[in-house]
Amino acid sequence: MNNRPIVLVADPLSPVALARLGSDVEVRHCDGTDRPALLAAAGSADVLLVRSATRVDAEVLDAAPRLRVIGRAGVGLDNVDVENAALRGIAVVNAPTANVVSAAEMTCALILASARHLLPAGTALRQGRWERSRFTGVELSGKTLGVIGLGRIGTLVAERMAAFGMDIVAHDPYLGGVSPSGVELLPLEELLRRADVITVHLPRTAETVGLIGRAELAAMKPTALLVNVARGGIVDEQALHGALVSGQIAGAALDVYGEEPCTGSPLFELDNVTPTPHLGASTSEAQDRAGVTVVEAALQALFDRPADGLAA
Ligand SMILES: NC(=O)C1=CN([C@@H]2O[C@H](COP(=O)(O)OP(=O)(O)OC[C@H]3O[C@@H](n4cnc5c(N)ncnc54)[C@H](O)[C@@H]3O)[C@@H](O)[C@H]2O)C=CC1
Ligand SMILES: O=C(O)CCC(=O)C(=O)O
Repeated sequence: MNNRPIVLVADPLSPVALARLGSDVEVRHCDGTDRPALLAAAGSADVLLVRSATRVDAEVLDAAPRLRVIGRAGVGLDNVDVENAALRGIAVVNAPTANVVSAAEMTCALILASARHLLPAGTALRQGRWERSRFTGVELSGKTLGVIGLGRIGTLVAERMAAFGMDIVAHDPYLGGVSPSGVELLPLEELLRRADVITVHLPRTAETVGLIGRAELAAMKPTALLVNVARGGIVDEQALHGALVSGQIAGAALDVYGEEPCTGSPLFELDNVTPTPHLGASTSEAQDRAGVTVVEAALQALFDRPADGLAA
């Protein structure tokens, strides 16, 4: 069919999601992290589909005069200039629940890995060193988990870590003082003082960037572990490096970074850091759900009807 709307896929999407695009659209691919390629391809796009790697800012919107829909296959919209898109009448759709279980499971995995030094112990073993006493860990049972941002992912993490016997406290000023049963809401300063493990589950906004900086790290216990599976920049990486080197806190696990991709960081050189390359949503289940959700929402916005093969 000629003159089909063009869907530009700028980050890798699941094959299931791509198949769901159907034959009423023309699908084109580009590497959204290759800026010139993205700007060139955006010129003919009616729909732009991305994950977290592609930055959809004013420059991209300027280069995309036909654009009607931006689909973000995931939760965070911090890589999309949503306000600017709205001013231009471009619909922005995302998949706010598609990957939250995966992100929560990843967080729990990082908490457990940090508490038991799994990464440095495994690395030492691969290098031929059987170092049992060096990697003595801590039990989580009876310890306190501090959740900063008790939304979808924070709540799933709290439920899962409660099953390990952790006491759960949280800080979230937008809950109006109402929290799930078993979770004590605290001011941030008190959470930082009381928690043994602190996990951050916030969107990246002007308010949350730098929320965990030098002063907040100094308020934590010297035995504290800090986990960030939310967004880079919420935890100040330079201040974190200082706190880890000086022993102000015991360890950290990071899935996200101020600048991504992040292939080199002084943090990666520390044994008490467990780094992963933004893998929170990287499961086949989450990717299928997120991809299909945005494809369906994008086609709905484009044609004002469900995607091919879906019940009307
Ligand atoms: N690493 C990864 O692959 C993934 C990362 N994410 C990130 O996780 C973030 C959280 O996701 P969800 O839990 O689904 O979002 P959500 O919107 O359900 O929860 C966020 C919570 O943070 C709270 N909040 C906002 N500002 C706050 C502040 N200044 N202090 C304390 N609490 C505050 C809100 O009231 C809300 O309850 C996303 O915005 C995204 O950036 C999400 C999925 C995967
Ligand atoms: O894997 C991805 O697409 C990024 C997931 C994520 O960070 C999000 O959904 O906010």
